[in-house]
Amino acid sequence: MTSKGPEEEHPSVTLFRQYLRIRTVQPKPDYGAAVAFFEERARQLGLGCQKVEVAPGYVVTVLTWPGTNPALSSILLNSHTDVVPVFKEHWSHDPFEAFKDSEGYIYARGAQDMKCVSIQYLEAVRRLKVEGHRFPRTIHMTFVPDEEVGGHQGMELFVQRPEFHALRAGFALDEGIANPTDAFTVFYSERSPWWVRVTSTGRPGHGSLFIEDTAAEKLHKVVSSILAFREKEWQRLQSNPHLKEGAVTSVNLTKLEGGVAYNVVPATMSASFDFRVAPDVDFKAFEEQLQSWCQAAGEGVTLEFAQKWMHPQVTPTDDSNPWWAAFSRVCKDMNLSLEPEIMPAATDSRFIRAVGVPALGFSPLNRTPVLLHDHDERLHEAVFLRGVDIYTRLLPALASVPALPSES
Ligand SMILES: CSCC[C@H](NC=O)C(=O)O
Ligand SMILES: [Zn+2]
Ligand SMILES: [Zn+2]
Repeated sequence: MTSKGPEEEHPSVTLFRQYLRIRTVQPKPDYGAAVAFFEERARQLGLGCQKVEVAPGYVVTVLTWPGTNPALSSILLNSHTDVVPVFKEHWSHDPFEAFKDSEGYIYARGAQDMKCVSIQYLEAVRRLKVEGHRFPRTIHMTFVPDEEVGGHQGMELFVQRPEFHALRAGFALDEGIANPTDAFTVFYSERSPWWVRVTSTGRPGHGSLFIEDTAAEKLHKVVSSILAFREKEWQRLQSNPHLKEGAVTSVNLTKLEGGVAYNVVPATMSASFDFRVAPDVDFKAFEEQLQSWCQAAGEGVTLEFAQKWMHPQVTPTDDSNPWWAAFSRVCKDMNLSLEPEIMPAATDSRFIRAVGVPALGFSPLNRTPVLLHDHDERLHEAVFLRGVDIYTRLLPALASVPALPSES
């Protein structure tokens, strides 16, 4: 792939690079600059613009292109504006400069996750509008804060607001993940994050003695049980080529806390785990399993949840779902091969699906190494532009899906 010189750069690539330079980086994102950026886009494109402050300082910006039939539900194009932190010393270029190398790769935090998608939506809408199209269904683009830290001050609140219900979303697109092959990954469900802290209490004492019933021994038992479960799920994934990562339950031990001195046996120790529970798991039975591992370790071992998503939803990927039919038809017509999967991580799609709006997680990025949250996150401008072409085909199809039985 080759790139054009700076004088020939496609204006949407220039806009993408401008957006990448806005420092919406956690933990202190400049959300004000992002909101101003999208307000300006609305002005330039002649779109409606609404700002909904879901929590103090947390604004959802909604850009709207009205459809011709207001009786129909709308298409929601969602993207989050925040990005994850960087380890600057590991980057080849400043992650907030949006440097483009001689081959056309744009280096920046957010290049894949997911500032590309925001601008691809906007550019597709711009092109369709300029060409004079109108579609029956309204298209809303939502630009939301806080996704990277769980969406609790973003989409989780927004879906509960009257302004969200007023959008009357019938179907949503949100982020996916790049695919290194020629195919495109599309997510129809997500694993549920369960963040669990196990706290073990036991007898303290002098570090030189064989103290009985220590917090550490009991915590060790729980850790062993959970890591044995991890191994079992890993083997299940490894041994079945049809299973993708999102179809099994994963867990990682992510924190160990406790202790004050080498020679003091602590009375309390804790271990934190990041579970991602597959959508077909019996959640009640799984929670009982966690509890029983704690009980089996001895007295005084308890668990608490820092995150516990309980509403996994699956968006059907067959022709019973008219949105899927429209989406997959366009991909077929464009000769794009799709790999439908369950998202291993958690995105704002879970909040959208949980309020009954079917959603697909799709970032139109193929032939691209998966670099989200990684050093040297980058995207080739040609892949970015191809993604714009894809949305330019998808949006007319989605916004023209005929009235559903529930809409007539
Ligand atoms: C469970 S809230 C955290 C959400 C986060 N999303 C993107 O990386 C994730 O860790 O999946
Ligand atoms: Zn993301
Ligand atoms: Zn992310």
